[in-house]
Amino acid sequence: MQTRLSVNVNAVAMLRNRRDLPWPSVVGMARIALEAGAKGITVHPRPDERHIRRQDSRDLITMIREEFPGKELCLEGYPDEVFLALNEEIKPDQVLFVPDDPMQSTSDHGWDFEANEALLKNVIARVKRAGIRVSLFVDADPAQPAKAARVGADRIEIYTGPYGGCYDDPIKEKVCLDDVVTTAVAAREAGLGVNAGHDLTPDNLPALIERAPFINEVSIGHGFTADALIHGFVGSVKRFQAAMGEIDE
Ligand SMILES: CC(=O)[C@@H](O)[C@H](O)COP(=O)(O)O
Ligand SMILES: NCC(=O)COP(=O)(O)O
Repeated sequence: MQTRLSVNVNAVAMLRNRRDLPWPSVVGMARIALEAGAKGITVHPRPDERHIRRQDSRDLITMIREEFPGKELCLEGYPDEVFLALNEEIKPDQVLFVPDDPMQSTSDHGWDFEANEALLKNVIARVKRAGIRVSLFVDADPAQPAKAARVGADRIEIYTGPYGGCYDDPIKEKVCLDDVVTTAVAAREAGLGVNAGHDLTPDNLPALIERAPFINEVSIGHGFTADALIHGFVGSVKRFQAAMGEIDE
């Protein structure tokens, strides 16, 4: 099975929002990534719309449904009423529920399942009624996937921030990678699909995919955008695909 690359375009929206102008175009850059071979687009419409706006999500689903059948849109967010209603309106292929506080600068931890069991069961059942696949953001800890399965998730997304943060310390990096891999194995054993994301790069992806080739999807934004400033969006799709061992079509 080939791990699918979903390009996160939050940073494109952040750049656009510096001006009251429509460029760089979120839909336009997403189209370039999909034409280059990415299998999906991920966006995180945060409550303050500091990068992706809810309207971007609507424009993206229209473009993907019209131009790229079989490719996917993933919406990420905390399951408040506004986010749940947006999901029911546009029906993305996948939703990733994250436990983020609105004031948080980025996603930096997975769910506390004990504290949020009732909430998660309720919101997962709700978006599944709209036909959306549900993934839950979890810490790299092999105890977490079974808890995600119990509340009804289809997949987990392993928070790989600590692994990405060890880029300059090979010993810590190996420990963090072990945590991600054992969590991925536990998810597979629990019957869940496995995604991974946060601070993945062309340097740290090969070791991850080599040890967990059954990962369904990686979503990559910050590292992708940094790479694309040098290599361009098309070039970076190819570079990330190569890092995952994907043969160019
Ligand atoms: C869920 C996750 O891991 C994220 O990386 C998130 O999409 C990043 O959000 P920001 O782009 O707002 O930092
Ligand atoms: N789900 C993780 C994601 O979409 C991208 O995270 P990052 O590469 O911007 O850290």
